[in-house]
Amino acid sequence: MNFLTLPFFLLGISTVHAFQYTELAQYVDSHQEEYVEALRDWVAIESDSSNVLKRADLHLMMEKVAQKLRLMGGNVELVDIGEQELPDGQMLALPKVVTAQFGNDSSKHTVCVYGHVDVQPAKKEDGWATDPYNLTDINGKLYGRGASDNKAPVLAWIHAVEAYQALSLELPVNVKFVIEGMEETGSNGLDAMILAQRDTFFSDVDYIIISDCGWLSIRPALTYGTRGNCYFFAEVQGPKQDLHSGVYGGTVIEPMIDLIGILDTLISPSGKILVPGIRDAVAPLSDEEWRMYQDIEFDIDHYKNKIGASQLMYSNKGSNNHVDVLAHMWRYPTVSIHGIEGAFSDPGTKTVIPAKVTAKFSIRQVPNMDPAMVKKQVTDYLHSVFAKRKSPNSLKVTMVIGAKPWLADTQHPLYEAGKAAVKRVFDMDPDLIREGGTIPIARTFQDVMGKSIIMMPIGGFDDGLHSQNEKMNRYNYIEGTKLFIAYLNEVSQIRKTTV
Ligand SMILES: CC(C)C[C@H](N)C(=O)NCC(=O)O
Repeated sequence: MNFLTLPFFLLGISTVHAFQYTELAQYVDSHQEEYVEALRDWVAIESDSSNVLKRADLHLMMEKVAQKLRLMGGNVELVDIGEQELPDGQMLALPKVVTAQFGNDSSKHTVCVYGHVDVQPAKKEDGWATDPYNLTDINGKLYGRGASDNKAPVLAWIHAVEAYQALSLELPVNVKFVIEGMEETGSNGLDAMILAQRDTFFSDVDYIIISDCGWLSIRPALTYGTRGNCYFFAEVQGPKQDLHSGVYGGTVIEPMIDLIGILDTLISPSGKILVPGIRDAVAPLSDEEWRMYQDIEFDIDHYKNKIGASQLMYSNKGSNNHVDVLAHMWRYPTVSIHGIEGAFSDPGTKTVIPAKVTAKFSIRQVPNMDPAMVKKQVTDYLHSVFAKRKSPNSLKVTMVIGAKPWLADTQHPLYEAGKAAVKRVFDMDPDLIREGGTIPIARTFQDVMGKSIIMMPIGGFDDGLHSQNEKMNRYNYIEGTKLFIAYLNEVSQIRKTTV
């Protein structure tokens, strides 16, 4: 079906080329096996950015991305972003950032698609039903680490551009890519790279598009906010070596007991953050926000079933009970305790007193929290709580990630264009949602570079990011590719003066 969309007329554009959506969508349908194979190829690379032993795989992953974009005729660079310092002082090369450009027509808008191809750790023994690095299609669900976060969405964007090329159709906008390999560990080195290229690669970029998140339900969504994240290490050091708990237990003051004691003062069982000052900075939920949340269809029982939880922290009785749940998912800070390095965690019954233990915990950030302030509040508080224990052990608190929250204006034409693209592909209106997770670079694009951003997820609500059995639905992957094709066309209709 060739037709011009309604928003196109509303926006007052006078000359256009007909948008050959039907041909493009058919092309996508007929190439879906190739797309799945491309995803299989990428998932097979264990590009875990948190594991220094996997750094060679991560370098290989970035090369693969660059190679794919080069084969499509893009102007591709692998940008060296330097090294990272490891906790033991060693230096390790960061994965290069891939930049690419398709089209250079100054009469068109230029969009820049940001994505990442690093993944969280995954082992079959963690409870995966399949090998996490061997993409496995079970009933249209493509299981594999990084399938949804964020390899399939990055590929879908690449395939969207490729489809225009394959049909010899002119891209309606210039498309740039910036693909990194450190997102899962705080986007180390990316801020500096972006700033360094502000007047070169990014100078003509009008809009940033990010597809590194998921829908809330089976309804497609556009995302207008993410939480930030402050990630802490709290290290308690005691005796000079691990000790036998039978021989020494009762005489030494155990680092693990100190650590658990201070961790227990971070948050109450009912979810109240106990660090003084943290909650004071949180912007109150406005009536407008309340109404937006109320309008979203969200089935709490379904949500509970999906994650296998019998009860949630917040679920009031009544017809608006989902508002509280959404607000605490997107709009309020929370503390999560992720693990303790140095603790015995293997199966079995080792009777050890660990000499040094390091807790990893994070606090999700929302407007108007400031990571620098949170760092001080948490560090001062934990030291004061620790001091009251009168322990001879030592405590060191370090903040290793300090990512700010991000919030967009849903009235921006980027969102109108997004709604039109969703309507075309899915024949329904999208949910306007926020995201509880963090995309560290979003604020840099917005505040430092002055770019408008839209987040356009294609992942399913139950994809299991960071978890066992992460998957991407074939449906989302393929229809998502069509969505991106349609979106490029919609963005081309935005008046050139709008930023
Ligand atoms: C759902 C998130 C925004 C996805 C993102 N790739 C991510 O996992 N970020 C790190 C985080 O801890 O939120």
